[in-house]
Amino acid sequence: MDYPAFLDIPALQGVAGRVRLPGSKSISNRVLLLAALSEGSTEIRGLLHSDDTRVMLDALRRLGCTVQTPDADRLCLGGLGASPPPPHTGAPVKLFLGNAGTAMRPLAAALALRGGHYELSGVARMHERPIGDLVQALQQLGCAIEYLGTPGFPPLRIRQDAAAPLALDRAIRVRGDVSSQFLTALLMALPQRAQQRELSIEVVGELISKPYIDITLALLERFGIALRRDGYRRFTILAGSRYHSPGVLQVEADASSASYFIAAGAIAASDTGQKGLKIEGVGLTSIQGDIRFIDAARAMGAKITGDAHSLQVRRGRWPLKAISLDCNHIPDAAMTLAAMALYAEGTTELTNIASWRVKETDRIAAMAAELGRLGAHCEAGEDYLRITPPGDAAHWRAASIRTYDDHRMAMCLSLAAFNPAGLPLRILEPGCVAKTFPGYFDALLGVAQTAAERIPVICIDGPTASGKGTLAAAVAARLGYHLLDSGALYRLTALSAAQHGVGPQAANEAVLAELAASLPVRFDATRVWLAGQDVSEAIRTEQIGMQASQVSQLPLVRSALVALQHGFRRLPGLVADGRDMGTVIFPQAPLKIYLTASAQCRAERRHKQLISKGISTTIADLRADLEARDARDMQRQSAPLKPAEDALLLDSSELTIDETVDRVLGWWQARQPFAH
Ligand SMILES: Nc1ncnc2c1ncn2[C@@H]1O[C@H](COP(=O)(O)OP(=O)(O)OP(=O)(O)O)[C@@H](O)[C@H]1O
Ligand SMILES: Nc1ccn([C@H]2C[C@H](O)[C@@H](COP(=O)(O)O)O2)c(=O)n1
Repeated sequence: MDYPAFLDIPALQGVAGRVRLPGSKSISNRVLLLAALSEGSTEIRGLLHSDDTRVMLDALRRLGCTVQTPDADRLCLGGLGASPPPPHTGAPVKLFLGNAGTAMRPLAAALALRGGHYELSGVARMHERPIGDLVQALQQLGCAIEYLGTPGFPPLRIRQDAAAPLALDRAIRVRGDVSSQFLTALLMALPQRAQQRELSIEVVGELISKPYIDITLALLERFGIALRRDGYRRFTILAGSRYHSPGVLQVEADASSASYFIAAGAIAASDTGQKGLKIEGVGLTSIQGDIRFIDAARAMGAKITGDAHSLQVRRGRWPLKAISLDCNHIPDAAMTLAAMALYAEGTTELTNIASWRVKETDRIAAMAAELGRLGAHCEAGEDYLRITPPGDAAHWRAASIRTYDDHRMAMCLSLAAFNPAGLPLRILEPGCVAKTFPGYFDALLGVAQTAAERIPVICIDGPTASGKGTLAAAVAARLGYHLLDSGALYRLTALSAAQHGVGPQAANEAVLAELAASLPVRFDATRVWLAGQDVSEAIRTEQIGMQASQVSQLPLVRSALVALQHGFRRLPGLVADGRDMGTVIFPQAPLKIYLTASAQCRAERRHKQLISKGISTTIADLRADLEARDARDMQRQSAPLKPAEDALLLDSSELTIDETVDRVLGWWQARQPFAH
């Protein structure tokens, strides 16, 4: 999925319908590693496809695992089992793990105990995220693991002789108060060495994020590892433990990802009565700790019901109620409470969140800064955050939100689009959501509702071959907006008429209008389909262009296509190209461009375009054709081609494509309310 450099979300008003969430990141990466350590193949269903699972899968492939994907929902991973590790004397196996803590920590432990020569690195931020307590625990055992950069942080080198004895007779001590991933890493890796003896881990300090340990324990059990435990202080892996693939394993949808939609359901009114939003793939009995976010959301006012596999959320108390909560048990989802606090009465206090400071970014500082940009007042402490929302609608500000390469910052702050002031919201670098939820914005905007007038439309009208289509597509891509090529609809009508043996002349107006009203058309990212047939090229011929110009003269055909064109106005916005976008179809559009170029210039461009497709023609013929088409389009009675009164004129004869795009984006930016 290609994300633009920023995404402008119009003010949103409601949510309704259903949303299917991607798989849990925590479960996905744990399952991948456990499957890799097992003998035989594991079929994983519902695996998350995101940056963090991609780096884990790439690493496992490099380690020798086989990966097959029979379909989009299933991935079969062939485990390493008892196969020998690479020699510790050979060249290192280099593993790049991006910013995935759920890959870096467990792989470091698993490979140190397996033996071999490896180098583990990540992005710059990964090299600032602590791993010293885990490394120390492994070094206690005698594992040869060292830092390649700053002590206490990745990158790491592991150079371990698989046959060398390790000090496994006493309990391994690991700190639990910095990241629970260190304990998870040891729990998943140690069974490799538990064939002959039982192995114990002792947690030093108060263990944080205990629910993540519960996920680890539940999955170890699914992979046949037997454990004894004393609360969260001591864990003993029983002698004879062996990873045993469960065969098929279904990954639950991500409970942390669910939090954004639970929050949206609690914040946004629904225009379909009291039904609200259905969240599919994760339910009330989830094994993920972040499902407890539900309790906090309920305490703030959300009405949540559900079953084992889904949740139903709607607005309850309004405004929401401010809460004071120790968030140790839901460190990730607690960020969503900070966004909900924008809609609460009073000051919300989130405590015991020191771990936020060592995540993808310093989340306490980042959250305070961005909520402040929206008009909230925040007090950030070493391990707490207090949020007082903007006093009333007048105190909200149209903000351009920084996301700090942190997926959760982008997803949480997107909830500010439901603000009561009706202000649009800009999210910078929205592509960071790819870490755990690549389709997040499509999912949110798919269930969000707002008045059509709030969805911005940029109209680009002009004569044939002026460059409208090229400009409109580029502007839409830069803004992450939908695209309407309205000319394609007239071309499709002409093609459909030709296929039905109906001529384009006025005598056939009623039949042509009927065909236009019921075009079995489907657009995808790059192709156009008519009655299931790919007609992307067929509608581009000069002959169909001429016939399209003829059918477009007919008022009944034009009105038959109006509703179809209005249907393209979807969140987050639309760029529409044609002849009457600004004058007839979207007369209230906030930006209208009338794009021209001299006839000679347009004929030369079209000539170049056709030659590149292997179609031979002359510039003179093309110029005559396009002038005839322009004349017909400009002189027709119904919706003639002309600039809208409030259109900005752009002559592209002397401009490159990039220059026209920059000009339009400049005009668009100038109309936006975002403070920089
Ligand atoms: N500013 C420009 N400089 C040079 N070439 C351009 C420029 N703008 C567009 N072109 C080229 O001109 C050709 C026609 O552009 P395009 O198809 O976008 O025009 P159009 O107005 O959408 O045409 P139509 O109305 O027939 O659909 C394309 O090959 C495109 O790459
Ligand atoms: N909004 C529109 C778009 C197009 N037409 C007509 C005029 C053109 O000759 C024909 C094909 O358009 P093109 O693909 O070349 O942009 O459709 C129109 O009348 N109104």
